Amino acid sequence: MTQTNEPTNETCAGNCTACPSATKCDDPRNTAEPKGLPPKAEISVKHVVLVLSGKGGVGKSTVSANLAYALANRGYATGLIDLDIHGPDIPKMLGIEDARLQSYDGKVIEPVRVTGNLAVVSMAFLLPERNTPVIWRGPMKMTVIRQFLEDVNWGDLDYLIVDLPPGTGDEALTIAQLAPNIAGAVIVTTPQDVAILDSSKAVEFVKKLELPVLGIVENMSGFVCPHCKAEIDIFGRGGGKREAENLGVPFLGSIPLDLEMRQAADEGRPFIIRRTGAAESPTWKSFDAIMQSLVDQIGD
Ligand SMILES: Nc1ncnc2c1ncn2[C@@H]1O[C@H](COP(=O)(O)OP(=O)(O)OP(=O)(O)O)[C@@H](O)[C@H]1O
Repeated sequence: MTQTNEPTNETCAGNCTACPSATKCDDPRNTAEPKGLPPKAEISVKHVVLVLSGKGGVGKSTVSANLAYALANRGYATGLIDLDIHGPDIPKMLGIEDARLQSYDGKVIEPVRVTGNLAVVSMAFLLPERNTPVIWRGPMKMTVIRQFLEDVNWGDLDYLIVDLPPGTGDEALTIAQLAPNIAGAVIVTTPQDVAILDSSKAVEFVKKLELPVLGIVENMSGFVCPHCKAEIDIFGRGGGKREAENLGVPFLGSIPLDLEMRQAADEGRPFIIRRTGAAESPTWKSFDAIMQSLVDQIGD
């Protein structure tokens, strides 16, 4: 079959620069440039950290909330965006689930302030009821993500932590396109094989977007029975570290499965808050070490 340079569509006038379909058209005469990426959002932030996972329920929101709290406690001006639009859990974990976003002039949105240094936005603050489902397609998500970045009165942030829904969908792609100064992504996994497999997809996704992988966190890694003190590897142990080595990305540390951690989240208090005896808790120590290694890696 001979290749022709004629337009493939009979109605085509051959004027590619004026044609709305030019970026999708594979007519050989098409000279239009592919559509550019959307412009970066205007927000004053030094370091954006994305927290993602391949699989649900592995502790992303727990890591995001505690990471943000720990950074704020260290004196950094910190923002936390809960981008789990369909299942926003951050407000519950931080004890601010009854808060609502406010605007005094109808343009600028005031985030919810947890401490002087920590401001939060979440889809949950916009829902009429806690159990109202959000039924949105990609473009609507893109609009709200841009608003969460640009229209919120964040001030000048040192760190912005973004808690993403599980997987590599619209939210992750959009924030990667819109957010400036992305320091990289933290991948949270649990040690069992299915979670590790999914987390390796998340690592590849981040690499494809040409963003740094700050490291893998292995959560729910081993369990110490509070009664007999025996160590039980409910979900296994060490899978996250091995995967980090295989993929050539940093391993940030492991966090045990800990009853106190689940209780803290259910009661709306960040686990990382220093409390009496906290420094003796192996879970607290591992969490604190992970936070410190991230700060060391990213810097001020
Ligand atoms: N190390 C841990 N020990 C005990 N409980 C934990 C630990 N990490 C997380 N949890 C609990 O597990 C549940 C799921 O955690 P979390 O909501 O952070 O996961 P997620 O990955 O954000 O979930 P989703 O996929 O729904 O967004 C929560 O109830 C949380 O308190």
